[in-house]
Amino acid sequence: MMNKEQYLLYFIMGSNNTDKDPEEALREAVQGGITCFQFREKGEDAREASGKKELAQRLQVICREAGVPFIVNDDVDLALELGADGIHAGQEDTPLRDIKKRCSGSMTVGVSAKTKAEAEQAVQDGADYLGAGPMFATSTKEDAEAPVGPETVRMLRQSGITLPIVGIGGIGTENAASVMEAGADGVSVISAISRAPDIQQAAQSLRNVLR
Ligand SMILES: Nc1nc(C(F)(F)F)ncc1COP(=O)(O)OP(=O)(O)O
Ligand SMILES: [Mg+2]
Repeated sequence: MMNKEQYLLYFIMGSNNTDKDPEEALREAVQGGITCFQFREKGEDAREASGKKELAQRLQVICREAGVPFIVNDDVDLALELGADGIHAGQEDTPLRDIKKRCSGSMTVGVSAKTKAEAEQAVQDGADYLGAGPMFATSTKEDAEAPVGPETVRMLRQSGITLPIVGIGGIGTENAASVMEAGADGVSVISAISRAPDIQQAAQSLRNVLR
């Protein structure tokens, strides 16, 4: 199970989010101080089946060596097969109740939630953290909805949600602090790190604005 501090800089990446070798990109992000990693292999040119599993295994080793939690997006079967530290499910993915039936109590389960109703349902179903977004405009998630802004994090906190919340969507060094000030425990980032010329520096710069 994760502690709140581990949500601080929650890096998400798949092979199509970087022009680098994904293992090298993750090593550099770990060096730069990410505190959690989500393997999100989907969309254009995403690897599938054995290619996806083999890449996941190699990235999981990097996380394990660094003591960084390894979370799998969407794919419950893969998360269970790998013995991942957690799984993340959106509102359109496998319902949390079904995931919880298959996962051991030690597995962290995160849910995307941007309304009070979605958040309260997730809490009721036993979610360990919430991903709220998109905070800002994002070009990474092809089917992203309209940005909801950090005020959504504030609304969830004012609604009495005490679960760890990470903001996601279009976050970089220029707007990460606004997400934290709204009451998030961390920020989730893809391209601000994965597409940076110097990935380690990008992760470090984000850590510096988050402290
Ligand atoms: N993958 C995510 N990770 C987070 C986390 F909190 F972990 F940062 N929050 C939200 C999402 C978005 O999840 P979802 O709505 O299912 O879309 P997709 O599967 O395309 O990512
Ligand atoms: Mg999903």
